Amino acid sequence: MQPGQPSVQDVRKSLLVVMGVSGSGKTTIAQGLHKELGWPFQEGDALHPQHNVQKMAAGIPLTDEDRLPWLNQCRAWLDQCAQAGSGAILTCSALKRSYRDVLRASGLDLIFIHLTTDHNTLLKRVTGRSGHYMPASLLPSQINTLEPPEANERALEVDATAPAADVIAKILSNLKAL
Ligand SMILES: Nc1ncnc2c1ncn2[C@@H]1O[C@H](COP(=O)(O)OP(=O)(O)O)[C@@H](O)[C@H]1O
Ligand SMILES: O=C(O)[C@H](O)[C@@H](O)[C@H](O)[C@H](O)COP(=O)(O)O
Repeated sequence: MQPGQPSVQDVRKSLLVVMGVSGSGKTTIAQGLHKELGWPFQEGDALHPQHNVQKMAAGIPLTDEDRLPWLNQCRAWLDQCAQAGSGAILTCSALKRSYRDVLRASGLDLIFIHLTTDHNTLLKRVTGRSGHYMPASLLPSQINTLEPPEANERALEVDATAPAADVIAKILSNLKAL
Protein backbone atom coordinates (compact mmCIF):
# COMPACT_ATOMS: atom_id res chain seq x y z
CA MET A 1 0.00 0.00 0.00
CA GLN A 2 1.16 3.52 -0.80
CA PRO A 3 1.04 6.19 1.94
CA GLY A 4 -2.39 7.79 2.00
CA GLN A 5 -4.14 4.68 0.65
CA PRO A 6 -6.75 3.01 2.82
CA SER A 7 -5.68 0.01 4.85
CA VAL A 8 -7.35 -3.18 3.70
CA GLN A 9 -8.65 -3.57 7.26
CA ASP A 10 -10.92 -0.63 6.46
CA VAL A 11 -12.71 -2.59 3.71
CA ARG A 12 -15.78 -4.41 5.02
CA LYS A 13 -16.10 -8.05 3.91
CA SER A 14 -18.34 -8.08 0.86
CA LEU A 15 -19.30 -10.21 -2.12
CA LEU A 16 -17.55 -8.69 -5.14
CA VAL A 17 -18.26 -9.56 -8.76
CA VAL A 18 -15.61 -8.17 -11.10
CA MET A 19 -17.49 -7.81 -14.40
CA GLY A 20 -17.00 -6.54 -17.94
CA VAL A 21 -16.39 -7.72 -21.45
CA SER A 22 -13.56 -10.06 -22.40
CA GLY A 23 -10.18 -8.35 -22.07
CA SER A 24 -11.38 -5.61 -19.72
CA GLY A 25 -9.02 -6.98 -17.05
CA LYS A 26 -11.33 -8.99 -14.78
CA THR A 27 -8.84 -11.74 -13.96
CA THR A 28 -5.90 -9.39 -13.49
CA ILE A 29 -7.79 -6.99 -11.24
CA ALA A 30 -9.61 -9.70 -9.26
CA GLN A 31 -6.31 -11.47 -8.55
CA GLY A 32 -4.87 -8.17 -7.34
CA LEU A 33 -7.87 -7.62 -5.06
CA HIS A 34 -7.51 -11.18 -3.75
CA LYS A 35 -3.85 -10.52 -2.93
CA GLU A 36 -4.72 -7.33 -1.06
CA LEU A 37 -7.89 -8.46 0.70
CA GLY A 38 -7.24 -12.20 1.17
CA TRP A 39 -10.90 -13.09 0.49
CA PRO A 40 -11.69 -16.25 -1.51
CA PHE A 41 -11.23 -15.83 -5.27
CA GLN A 42 -13.03 -17.72 -8.04
CA GLU A 43 -12.31 -17.40 -11.74
CA GLY A 44 -15.74 -17.43 -13.35
CA ASP A 45 -14.33 -18.75 -16.64
CA ALA A 46 -13.43 -21.97 -14.80
CA LEU A 47 -17.14 -22.57 -14.08
CA HIS A 48 -18.26 -22.57 -17.72
CA PRO A 49 -19.50 -25.97 -18.94
CA GLN A 50 -17.08 -27.49 -21.46
CA HIS A 51 -19.50 -26.95 -24.32
CA ASN A 52 -19.56 -23.20 -23.63
CA VAL A 53 -15.77 -23.08 -23.76
CA GLN A 54 -15.77 -25.06 -27.01
CA LYS A 55 -18.37 -22.73 -28.49
CA MET A 56 -16.43 -19.57 -27.58
CA ALA A 57 -13.17 -21.11 -28.79
CA ALA A 58 -14.92 -21.76 -32.13
CA GLY A 59 -15.85 -18.05 -32.31
CA ILE A 60 -19.58 -18.57 -31.61
CA PRO A 61 -21.18 -16.21 -29.08
CA LEU A 62 -23.02 -17.81 -26.15
CA THR A 63 -26.79 -17.53 -25.88
CA ASP A 64 -28.81 -16.77 -22.75
CA GLU A 65 -29.55 -20.52 -22.50
CA ASP A 66 -25.83 -21.35 -22.67
CA ARG A 67 -25.04 -18.89 -19.93
CA LEU A 68 -27.75 -19.90 -17.43
CA PRO A 69 -26.08 -23.06 -16.00
CA TRP A 70 -22.81 -21.16 -15.73
CA LEU A 71 -24.46 -18.26 -13.89
CA ASN A 72 -26.11 -20.75 -11.53
CA GLN A 73 -22.66 -22.21 -10.75
CA CYS A 74 -21.35 -18.72 -10.10
CA ARG A 75 -24.27 -18.01 -7.76
CA ALA A 76 -23.72 -21.29 -5.89
CA TRP A 77 -20.12 -20.26 -5.20
CA LEU A 78 -21.24 -16.83 -3.98
CA ASP A 79 -23.90 -18.46 -1.78
CA GLN A 80 -21.22 -20.60 -0.11
CA CYS A 81 -19.07 -17.54 0.57
CA ALA A 82 -22.06 -15.65 1.95
CA GLN A 83 -22.78 -18.51 4.35
CA ALA A 84 -19.14 -18.64 5.42
CA GLY A 85 -19.01 -14.85 5.90
CA SER A 86 -15.64 -14.91 4.18
CA GLY A 87 -16.12 -12.18 1.61
CA ALA A 88 -15.73 -13.22 -2.03
CA ILE A 89 -14.14 -12.09 -5.28
CA LEU A 90 -15.65 -13.60 -8.43
CA THR A 91 -14.80 -12.79 -12.04
CA CYS A 92 -17.88 -13.02 -14.23
CA SER A 93 -18.59 -11.03 -17.38
CA ALA A 94 -22.23 -10.60 -16.15
CA LEU A 95 -22.97 -8.72 -19.35
CA LYS A 96 -26.75 -8.34 -19.01
CA ARG A 97 -28.91 -7.14 -16.17
CA SER A 98 -30.84 -10.41 -16.31
CA TYR A 99 -27.56 -12.31 -15.74
CA ARG A 100 -26.79 -10.15 -12.73
CA ASP A 101 -30.31 -10.88 -11.50
CA VAL A 102 -29.48 -14.61 -11.61
CA LEU A 103 -26.39 -13.96 -9.49
CA ARG A 104 -28.52 -11.96 -7.00
CA ALA A 105 -31.43 -14.42 -7.07
CA SER A 106 -30.92 -15.79 -3.57
CA GLY A 107 -31.02 -12.29 -2.13
CA LEU A 108 -27.26 -11.75 -1.92
CA ASP A 109 -26.11 -8.15 -1.58
CA LEU A 110 -23.50 -8.25 -4.33
CA ILE A 111 -21.23 -5.39 -5.34
CA PHE A 112 -20.50 -5.36 -9.08
CA ILE A 113 -17.21 -3.78 -10.12
CA HIS A 114 -17.63 -2.95 -13.80
CA LEU A 115 -14.29 -2.59 -15.60
CA THR A 116 -14.45 -0.41 -18.69
CA THR A 117 -11.96 0.53 -21.37
CA ASP A 118 -11.89 1.46 -25.04
CA HIS A 119 -12.19 -0.88 -28.00
CA ASN A 120 -8.52 -0.62 -29.09
CA THR A 121 -7.29 -1.46 -25.61
CA LEU A 122 -9.61 -4.48 -25.49
CA LEU A 123 -8.38 -5.66 -28.85
CA LYS A 124 -4.73 -5.29 -27.86
CA ARG A 125 -5.30 -7.13 -24.60
CA VAL A 126 -7.26 -10.02 -26.08
CA THR A 127 -4.83 -10.51 -28.95
CA GLY A 128 -1.81 -9.99 -26.68
CA ARG A 129 -2.49 -12.75 -24.16
CA SER A 130 -1.57 -16.36 -24.83
CA GLY A 131 -3.17 -19.63 -23.80
CA HIS A 132 -6.75 -18.30 -23.59
CA TYR A 133 -9.65 -19.80 -25.55
CA MET A 134 -11.47 -16.52 -26.19
CA PRO A 135 -10.88 -15.20 -29.75
CA ALA A 136 -10.75 -11.47 -30.50
CA SER A 137 -13.49 -12.04 -33.12
CA LEU A 138 -16.01 -12.32 -30.25
CA LEU A 139 -15.28 -8.82 -28.97
CA PRO A 140 -18.02 -7.09 -31.04
CA SER A 141 -20.64 -9.50 -29.71
CA GLN A 142 -19.37 -9.00 -26.13
CA ILE A 143 -19.64 -5.22 -26.55
CA ASN A 144 -23.09 -5.42 -28.18
CA THR A 145 -24.40 -7.69 -25.44
CA LEU A 146 -23.18 -5.52 -22.59
CA GLU A 147 -25.83 -3.76 -20.52
CA PRO A 148 -23.86 -1.63 -18.05
CA PRO A 149 -25.19 -1.68 -14.47
CA GLU A 150 -28.03 0.77 -13.92
CA ALA A 151 -28.35 3.37 -11.18
CA ASN A 152 -30.47 1.06 -9.02
CA GLU A 153 -27.87 -1.72 -9.06
CA ARG A 154 -25.09 -1.79 -6.46
CA ALA A 155 -22.12 -1.21 -8.74
CA LEU A 156 -18.90 0.71 -9.17
CA GLU A 157 -17.79 1.61 -12.67
CA VAL A 158 -14.01 1.79 -12.92
CA ASP A 159 -11.93 2.85 -15.92
CA ALA A 160 -9.54 -0.08 -16.26
CA THR A 161 -7.33 1.48 -18.93
CA ALA A 162 -4.80 2.58 -16.30
CA PRO A 163 -2.05 0.24 -15.01
CA ALA A 164 -3.51 -2.60 -12.95
CA ALA A 165 -1.98 -1.37 -9.67
CA ASP A 166 -3.75 1.97 -10.08
CA VAL A 167 -7.07 0.30 -10.92
CA ILE A 168 -6.81 -1.93 -7.84
CA ALA A 169 -5.94 1.03 -5.59
CA LYS A 170 -8.92 2.97 -6.92
CA ILE A 171 -11.29 0.07 -6.27
CA LEU A 172 -9.99 -0.39 -2.72
CA SER A 173 -10.43 3.29 -2.04
CA ASN A 174 -14.02 3.16 -3.37
CA LEU A 175 -14.83 0.05 -1.33
CA LYS A 176 -13.54 1.69 1.83
CA ALA A 177 -15.94 4.56 1.29
CA LEU A 178 -19.01 2.29 0.94
N1 LIG B 1 -4.85 -2.57 -16.33
C1 LIG B 1 -4.16 -3.27 -17.22
N2 LIG B 1 -3.12 -2.71 -17.87
C2 LIG B 1 -2.45 -3.40 -18.81
N3 LIG B 1 -2.72 -4.69 -19.17
C3 LIG B 1 -3.75 -5.29 -18.56
C4 LIG B 1 -4.51 -4.63 -17.56
N4 LIG B 1 -5.47 -5.47 -17.13
C5 LIG B 1 -5.30 -6.62 -17.83
N5 LIG B 1 -4.26 -6.52 -18.68
C6 LIG B 1 -3.80 -7.54 -19.61
O1 LIG B 1 -4.82 -7.68 -20.61
C7 LIG B 1 -5.05 -9.06 -20.89
C8 LIG B 1 -6.49 -9.42 -20.56
O2 LIG B 1 -6.67 -9.28 -19.16
P1 LIG B 1 -7.56 -10.28 -18.33
O3 LIG B 1 -7.34 -9.96 -16.88
O4 LIG B 1 -7.36 -11.68 -18.79
O5 LIG B 1 -9.03 -9.78 -18.76
P2 LIG B 1 -10.44 -10.54 -18.69
O6 LIG B 1 -10.35 -11.50 -17.53
O7 LIG B 1 -11.45 -9.46 -18.46
O8 LIG B 1 -10.62 -11.19 -20.01
C9 LIG B 1 -4.02 -9.85 -20.09
O9 LIG B 1 -2.90 -10.12 -20.89
C10 LIG B 1 -3.63 -8.90 -18.95
O10 LIG B 1 -2.31 -9.09 -18.51
O1 LIG C 1 -20.63 -14.56 -21.09
C1 LIG C 1 -19.73 -14.73 -21.88
O2 LIG C 1 -19.81 -14.54 -23.11
C2 LIG C 1 -18.38 -15.16 -21.36
O3 LIG C 1 -18.37 -15.29 -19.99
C3 LIG C 1 -17.41 -14.12 -21.76
O4 LIG C 1 -17.92 -12.86 -21.42
C4 LIG C 1 -16.09 -14.27 -21.10
O5 LIG C 1 -15.46 -13.11 -21.38
C5 LIG C 1 -15.39 -15.50 -21.58
O6 LIG C 1 -15.62 -16.49 -20.66
C6 LIG C 1 -13.94 -15.29 -21.88
O7 LIG C 1 -13.20 -15.07 -20.74
P1 LIG C 1 -12.45 -13.69 -20.43
O8 LIG C 1 -13.50 -12.73 -20.00
O9 LIG C 1 -11.49 -14.06 -19.35
O10 LIG C 1 -11.80 -13.24 -21.69
